[in-house]
Amino acid sequence: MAKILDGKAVSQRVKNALKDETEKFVEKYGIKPGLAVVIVGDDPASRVYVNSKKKACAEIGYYSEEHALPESTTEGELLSLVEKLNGDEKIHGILVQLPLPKHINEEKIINAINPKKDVDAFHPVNVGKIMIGNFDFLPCTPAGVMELINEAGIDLTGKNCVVVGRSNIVGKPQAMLLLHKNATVTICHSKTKNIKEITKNADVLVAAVGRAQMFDGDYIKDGAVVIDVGMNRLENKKLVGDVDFESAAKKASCITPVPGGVGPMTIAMLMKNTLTAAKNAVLGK
Ligand SMILES: Nc1nc2c(c(=O)[nH]1)N[C@@H](CN(C=O)c1ccc(C(=O)N[C@@H](CCC(=O)O)C(=O)O)cc1)CN2
Repeated sequence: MAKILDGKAVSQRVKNALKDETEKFVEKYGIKPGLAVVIVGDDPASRVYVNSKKKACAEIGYYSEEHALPESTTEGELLSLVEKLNGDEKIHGILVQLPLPKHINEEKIINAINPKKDVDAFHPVNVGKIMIGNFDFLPCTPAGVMELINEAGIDLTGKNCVVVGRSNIVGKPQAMLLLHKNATVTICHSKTKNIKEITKNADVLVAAVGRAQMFDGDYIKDGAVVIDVGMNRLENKKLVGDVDFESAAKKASCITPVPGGVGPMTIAMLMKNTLTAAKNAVLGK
């Protein structure tokens, strides 16, 4: 049976370390790292994630603000709020919860966030920095995946890593971070032919397609590391990933569960980025 990569436990360790660092930061500079979380509309999943972010801020000792706006908010109104937060000294990190309602252009909103406060690392300036390998922030989910792999003591050098999914939030940056660790990386997507043939050769598989339990044991190489980024709610309300856990765990050497795998790491990495943003602000970086 595979070793379970416990995101809940690892994220708690990360948050504990951040709490200690934050105490020292507050003592030295007399200010708290500040995060503004913006949510538009009432998507129930987004509400859960925003609540988790606020809870983590309180746990670590950050200042946090929630800006909950109605579904009817216009793009202009949201841009004005982002502009206000860009100029607010108490706020070091700005996070606009995605997805946004259809009538708001996500790209426009992301581009309006000051890159220094872009704790999601979605702004083109930060995306470019990640590409070069000289970055301030990493996007939270891919960074969380890397932390889990690192915690498990897995060396990625020369490993055949397959990322399934090519979103700007997960798939693309994930591939880049694996590449930075000297892995040989393949990205698969909806138009890829014979996905199974490709994943069956993966030493590390990162599944990020948003299709419930798509990857069963037939997709997995013996001894592979299987990372499940999927978050799918079944009709019976059960939360499952993109990986068929029971079946895949019989083949894998290490595997992340859903819930309790990558999800909690996403929040921990956001907290790490927020402290980085605050440190950079006090150092005038
Ligand atoms: N602005 C952003 N929007 C979104 C991001 C993001 O990184 N930035 N990522 C996702 C959602 N997300 C964070 O916002 C997120 C997803 C899942 C979890 C999590 O802890 N999941 C739990 C289960 C929670 C549940 O019961 O529903 C787990 O896996 O154990 C945290 C954050 C999209 N939007």
